[in-house]
Formats: sequence, C-alpha cells, structure tokens
Amino acid sequence: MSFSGYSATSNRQKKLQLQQVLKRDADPYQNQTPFRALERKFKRRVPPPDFSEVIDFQNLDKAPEEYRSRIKRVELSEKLYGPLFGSVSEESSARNFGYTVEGFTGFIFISNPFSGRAQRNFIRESLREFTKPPYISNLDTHYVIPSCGVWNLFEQESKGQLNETSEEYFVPLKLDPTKVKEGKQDAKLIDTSSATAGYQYNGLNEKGETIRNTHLEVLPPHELVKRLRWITFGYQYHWPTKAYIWNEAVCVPPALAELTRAVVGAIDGVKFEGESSWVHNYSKDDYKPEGGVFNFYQPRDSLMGHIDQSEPNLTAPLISYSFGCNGVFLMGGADRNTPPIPVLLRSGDIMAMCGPCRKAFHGVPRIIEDTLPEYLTSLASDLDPDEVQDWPVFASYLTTTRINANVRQVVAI
Ligand SMILES: O=C(O)CCC(=O)C(=O)O
Ligand SMILES: [Fe+2]
Repeated sequence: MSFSGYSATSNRQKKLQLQQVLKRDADPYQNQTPFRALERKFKRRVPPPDFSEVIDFQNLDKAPEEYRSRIKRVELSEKLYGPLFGSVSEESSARNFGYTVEGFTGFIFISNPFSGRAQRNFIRESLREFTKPPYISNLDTHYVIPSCGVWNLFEQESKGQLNETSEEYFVPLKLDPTKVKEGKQDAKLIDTSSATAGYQYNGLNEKGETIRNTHLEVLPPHELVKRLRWITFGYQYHWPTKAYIWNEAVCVPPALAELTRAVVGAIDGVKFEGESSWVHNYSKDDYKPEGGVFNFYQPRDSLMGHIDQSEPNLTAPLISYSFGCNGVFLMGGADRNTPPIPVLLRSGDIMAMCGPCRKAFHGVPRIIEDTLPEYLTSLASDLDPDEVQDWPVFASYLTTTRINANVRQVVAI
C-alpha cells in the first residue's frame, strides 16, 4: 500500500481552514457607515481616541486641516448680553460671533458667551428646581421623588444635615412589595406599603421592557444624583414610543426660555458665504420654547446617533447648551452615510441646529474626564460669599458630570 497520495489535510479540509482564517481576519466593521465608524472611534477606551482630531472652537488654529478651511466665523444679529449671560470684564467677542461649517447647512456654534458666575447660577437654580416634582426624570420610573427633590436631599446630606438616621435619607422605591427580593432593601428603613401608595408599578423599565432582574435598591442621595440621566420640561415626551403626550406639560424653565429667545434672535439672519451659501431666517417673534430635555452624563455615558423628529415643528431651530465636563459631539447629515464632524462641547457652549441640520443625525459618543473648567470648581477665584457656602456641593457633582439642556419649539406655528 502506498501512502504517497496521502496528505495530512485534504483539499476540502484546506478549503475549510482557509475559510476560517478569512472569517477570523475579516473586519467585522468594514461595512459600517461613516457615522458609526466615528462613533465607535470616540467611544473606544483602549487605546483612547486622539482628541486633537476634534474641532475645538476655542483653539481653531489647532483644528484638523480638513475642517479648518470649512469653518467660517459669522456675525450674530443680536449680541448676547444681559444678566443671564453675566458680565464680563473685557468685551468677549464670543458674544458677537458664531461659527458655521461648510457642508453643514444650518449648523451654528456659539463658543461659551457666559461668565463663570452666570453659568454657576444657571446650574445651581436648575439642579435645585428641576429635580423636584412636577418635573419628571428617569428616577421617577423607580423612585418616589420627595417634594423637596433629590438635589436638595443631596445638598442636605453633603452639608451634614441629613444622614441615614433621618427618615427622608433613603428615597423610597416604587416597587410592588411582592416583587422585592429578599435582602435587596432594608425593611427597617423603607416602608414599601406607603412607598407604593398611589403608584401603579407596572414592572417596565424606561424603554417599556419588562424588568426581570431589578437590581434596584434604596440609595443614599449622593448615589441617586449620580443616576440622574434626564429631566423633561414643557410638553412631556414618552421615550418608549418617541411621542409627545399632548395633554401633559410642565413649565419650561423661565431662565432657559429667556436665554433661548435671546439665542434665536441672535442667530436670525446668520449667513454662510461660501461655495454653497445659505441664510438662516427664523424670527424670535415666531419662536416659542415649548419643550426639551436636560441630559446628565457621567464619564462612561454616551448618546447614540439619532435624529430628533418627534416634533411636528421641524423648522424652528433647536437650541442646545452644554455645562460641566467636555463632551465630543458628532454632527452628521441626513443619514449615517454623511461623514460627521466631531465637535468639542465645552461648558457654556451653545449650538443651534437649524434648517436641514435640524433633521440631521447627531450624538455624543464621549464624555471627556477631568475637564471641568476652573470657574466651576470649588476653588473658583470669583465665588460670591453665598457661593463659598453652596458651590462645593455642585462642584463635586460636576467633577464627573456633563449637563446638556436642549430646547425645542414643538408645535407648528
Ligand atoms: O447632549 C447633547 O449635547 C445632545 C443631546 C441630544 O441630542 C438630545 O437630547 O436629543
Ligand atoms: Fe438630539
């Protein structure tokens, strides 16, 4: 018997091995869209992305060459002055100018026009006021929010005025007592029967999915504030169905409404002059701030690419504010195939999404840690006497937090 024709691997086996190698080496992301590719790049932890590839409107001379030539400084129609923006010792040109980018029709960026104190006041009032009922946050899904609000509990806790011996310390869960797992909550500290009184716990999470393993537990205020993700105002938005609930509305924060009217007035008439010129026209007399969201991001949070299109009015500009730590924002186009631009959002920055940009893909793939500006820390050099008392609590929360507020005109005019 001759073994000369024998080979350790038959042709069929060789073919199978080759197929396996090809499968292993194939780039599973080769068909991903440009939007998704950049989203993944900025979400990556190891190795971290190169943040110098992000457009920083405060350091435009360092902007990547491919973007620099497309960015145009534009004059605002009305200057951003007044108590809500705060006073600045020297004339800040940020109050007179915005930026536009070739290829992103209707995108207008205003680099922080606020004084440090104006930002602190806005953040302080917002956190105190809008973490209380009737404002609704993601925490309402599972917790019975007390009338003083979670932020005020956290302030009291931080100042040593509230500890685990106080009855209010643990915010009760909206749990069906029959579903509470043994040992998950301390029965001595929470009376679940009163916690559920008046509430119908439906066993669903924010996305409308059935909760199988709740992992829910009563939490001290400092843990609860870290779990705050969103607060809605104006017309209420139902996240699972991405629809507005027309018969439910809570007041649009007055300071935010006033700021937003000023911004809408400032950008009315902004022109982009280039190969494809455009003018943004939307009068502040036609503008009504009717709804929006505060988003709260902790370091590992991100917001996937999406289009905000639930509003019947998609012609009014959407105005968006950033406070706290920096984030990377991706401004895309009509679909995920348009390569987006990565934009650094610093505290105080304002973005307007107008015209086609109002209906464009966007997202926040990354929060950049350790980027809280000095004027928002407890060591800020210009704290008022009352801020010396109060601000450190806010500063400690902001050390890891980015806050976004975005305001929309919801119904058609
Ligand atoms: O956090 C941001 O800057 C964007 C938020 C956003 O796009 C949204 O809430 O729809
Ligand atoms: Fe959005």
